[in-house]
Amino acid sequence: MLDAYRERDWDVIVIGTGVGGGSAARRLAEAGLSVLMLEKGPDLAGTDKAEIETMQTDPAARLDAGMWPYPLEARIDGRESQLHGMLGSCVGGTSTFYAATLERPEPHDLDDSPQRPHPTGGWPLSYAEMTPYFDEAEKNYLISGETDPLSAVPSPALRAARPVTDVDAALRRAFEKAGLHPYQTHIAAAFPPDCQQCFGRRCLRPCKMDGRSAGVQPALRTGNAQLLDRCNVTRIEADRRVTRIHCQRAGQDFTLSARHYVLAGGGLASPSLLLRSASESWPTGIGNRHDLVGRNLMFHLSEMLAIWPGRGARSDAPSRALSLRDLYHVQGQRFGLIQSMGIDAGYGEVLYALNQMFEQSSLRRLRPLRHGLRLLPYGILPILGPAKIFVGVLEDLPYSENRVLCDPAQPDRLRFEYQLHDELLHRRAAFRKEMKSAFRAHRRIFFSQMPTLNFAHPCGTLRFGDDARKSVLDRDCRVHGIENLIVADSSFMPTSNGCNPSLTIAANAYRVTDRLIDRIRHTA
Ligand SMILES: Cc1cc2nc3c(=O)[nH]c(=O)nc-3n(C[C@H](O)[C@H](O)[C@H](O)COP(=O)(O)OP(=O)(O)OC[C@H]3O[C@@H](n4cnc5c(N)ncnc54)[C@H](O)[C@@H]3O)c2cc1C
Repeated sequence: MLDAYRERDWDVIVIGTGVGGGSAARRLAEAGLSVLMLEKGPDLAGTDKAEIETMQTDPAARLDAGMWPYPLEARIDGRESQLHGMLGSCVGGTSTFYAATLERPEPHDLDDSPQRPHPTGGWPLSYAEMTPYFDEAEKNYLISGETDPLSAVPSPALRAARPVTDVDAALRRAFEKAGLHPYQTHIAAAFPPDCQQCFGRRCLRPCKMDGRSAGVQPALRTGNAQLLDRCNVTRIEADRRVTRIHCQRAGQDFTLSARHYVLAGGGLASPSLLLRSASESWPTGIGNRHDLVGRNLMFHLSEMLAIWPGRGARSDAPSRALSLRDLYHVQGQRFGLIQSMGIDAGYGEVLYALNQMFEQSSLRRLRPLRHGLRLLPYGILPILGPAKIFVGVLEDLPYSENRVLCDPAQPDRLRFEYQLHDELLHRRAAFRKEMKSAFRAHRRIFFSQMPTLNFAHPCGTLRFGDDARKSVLDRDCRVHGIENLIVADSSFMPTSNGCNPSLTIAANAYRVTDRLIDRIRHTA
């Protein structure tokens, strides 16, 4: 069976089928190119697995369920940890389980200006150059919602916003009364009548738009693409060109080749694969002449705040309808957007938040008081009802020492080192202060006192740029020094932006595959 894949003369092989890989494959196949999509994990179509089982420890069972086979291994602020957080490994990648909130960044996320200086001097291309691709991603991912009232940037492809629940309508009115500017969150879903709101788990209906439904499936429908799941790419062989890739499937080792390659294994796995592909031509890993592969790893910081809707507006059902950008950029500080998470805070969540507050307070030595805390939610919840949980998405910035490492003896174990810099901690404190003040009209409680990194948003580890000494990829996301290898996942981002990453990943995948299609047509 593998012979059919080996013998065919592919135009492009795409490694990984998440938002990046799926979007790239779709674009290439729709342009008439022959595309082979390789995915380490299974195609979950036909199975009914919907929930994330992050505590599963058996590697084979994890992969069967669509998760990376091993927990992430990390050294964070010098402390070793194993993280069971979610990294998808299946057709659709992590987006299979994502919450489908696809928001546009702000112009200052990419552009440098005297009013809003960019921490890296700006991305190698402008917001205006990205705009047509944001529009197209909004269209292909069937995104509905409202334009942010604070934004001057139109979103022409946005579908009409959905009706909101009574409690969201009440919250919105209250936010507006407090001078804030809520708008309806941008969600990627078809919303059929039987929509189950599978935001944060796998969707079993033709509804949520992700790397599979908005990428792989349309690619396959062209008749120009094929998919090989459970196929792990173990090594890329390259000098000035990639000559072939080494794969493993069902215990069999084999090689595949194509004229061009798109790497889209995700912000942790893509740099890991390049590092593990060291050779005589690339002694420290592909693209790593300047020791940049895997560096500048970023996540976001999540600031979770439970907000009680207020008198007479009891939470009816969890929903993720509202976002706000009032604190995206405040007095020269880069923060990020705030959005509802689609989770209500009941007894357990409120108790957790109270315990966190207690541990940070001067009362923490009075242990008997801690037991009393257990009773507090019983007093609060019957009066106030459940709270709505909102999250502030705080931008992370690149630091060279935050990086993905690769142990060639255990290449499947994704490992990174991360240091929480003072700059980030100060910005976090300022963001929390602003959040507290913005929602002062409501009863509210922060969920966590300690900084919470969002390990589901890794990016920046193969940054793009014009200077080959300071970036791994050129502006078209081609690996500097290699003619036929581009990267189309979250690794390319030089900064993490103040919003969820997937719209940017999809838009950039379209952009870089357009450049690739141009090159292929030019040389044909
Ligand atoms: C619970 C949850 C909620 C989220 N909610 C949102 C949200 O609302 N909005 C948002 O924008 N983002 C959200 N995210 C984050 C978002 O899912 C990711 O940022 C995005 O999907 C990353 O896409 P990617 O293409 O870069 O990589 P991935 O989705 O990680 O895809 C990489 C794929 O490549 C495969 N692969 C890797 N290495 C190899 C190899 N060597 N050989 C073959 N295949 C390989 C992997 O198995 C995987 O399937 C969420 C994430 C989680 C976990």
